[in-house]
Amino acid sequence: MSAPQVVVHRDKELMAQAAAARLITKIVDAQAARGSASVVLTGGRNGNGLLAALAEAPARDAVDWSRLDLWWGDERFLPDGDPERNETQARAALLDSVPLDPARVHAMAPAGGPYGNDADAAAEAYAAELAAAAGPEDHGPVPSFDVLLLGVGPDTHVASLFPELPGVREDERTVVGVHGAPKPPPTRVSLTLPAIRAAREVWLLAAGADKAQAAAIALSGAGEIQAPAAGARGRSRTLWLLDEAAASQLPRDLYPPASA
Ligand SMILES: O=C1O[C@H](COP(=O)(O)O)[C@@H](O)[C@H](O)[C@H]1O
Repeated sequence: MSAPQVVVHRDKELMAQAAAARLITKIVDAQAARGSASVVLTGGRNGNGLLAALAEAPARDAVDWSRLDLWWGDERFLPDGDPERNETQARAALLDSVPLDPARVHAMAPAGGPYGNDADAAAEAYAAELAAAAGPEDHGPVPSFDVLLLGVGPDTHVASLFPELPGVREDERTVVGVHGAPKPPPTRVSLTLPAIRAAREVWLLAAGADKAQAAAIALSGAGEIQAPAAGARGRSRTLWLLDEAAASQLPRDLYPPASA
């Protein structure tokens, strides 16, 4: 697992634009090297900000959208089309405006869908879909995602893995149903830390002063049960993309002060 690297941008708009530029390059490079690319999306303000910036970037046309697999790191277990679903928000921010192959857009099941209101069954089905997509080269039950995006909550949650709840302790299953989440809605579906750590690169996004304490805690040696963001690492790279407000409580030795 890789050690975290920190990049700080002036503000959340610049952070979203720079992250979108990075993501375009990463997808184009992966498609050139392996024929296709895979990205795991996050919900939340910063994840959707990145997608909206990507939708506006002229270089988005460099991506072959038909050769991109999209997965989700977590989903709010709500009915299909609910405005609070991460899928709904991602579609509005970007997915509806690019020529994706619908078969490669791997949304998590909604509440009231094929698994009714059973979030655990929806999680099991998503784990099976991931396992079916994994090849022998992945050496495990999930694909080696090129980039896995994560927003960081003010309480250090990532995906729907909240401090001290059972999901963050899971060390076997790749996807779990989450019950009693402290942030609404209480019922969710989430990748687990072992699934997150299968990614080649994990990028954690945090902007705003309300994320400053979370970033400082997660980057200062906290345990992953108390601070799930601390346990989110990529195999080759773990990249924290912050704005100055979110970086304001970090020890200065964690990033070069002049980074733009
Ligand atoms: O509910 C969620 O929140 C987190 C963080 O969201 P933010 O708005 O505080 O950035 C997000 O990463 C997660 O995907 C989502 O379900």
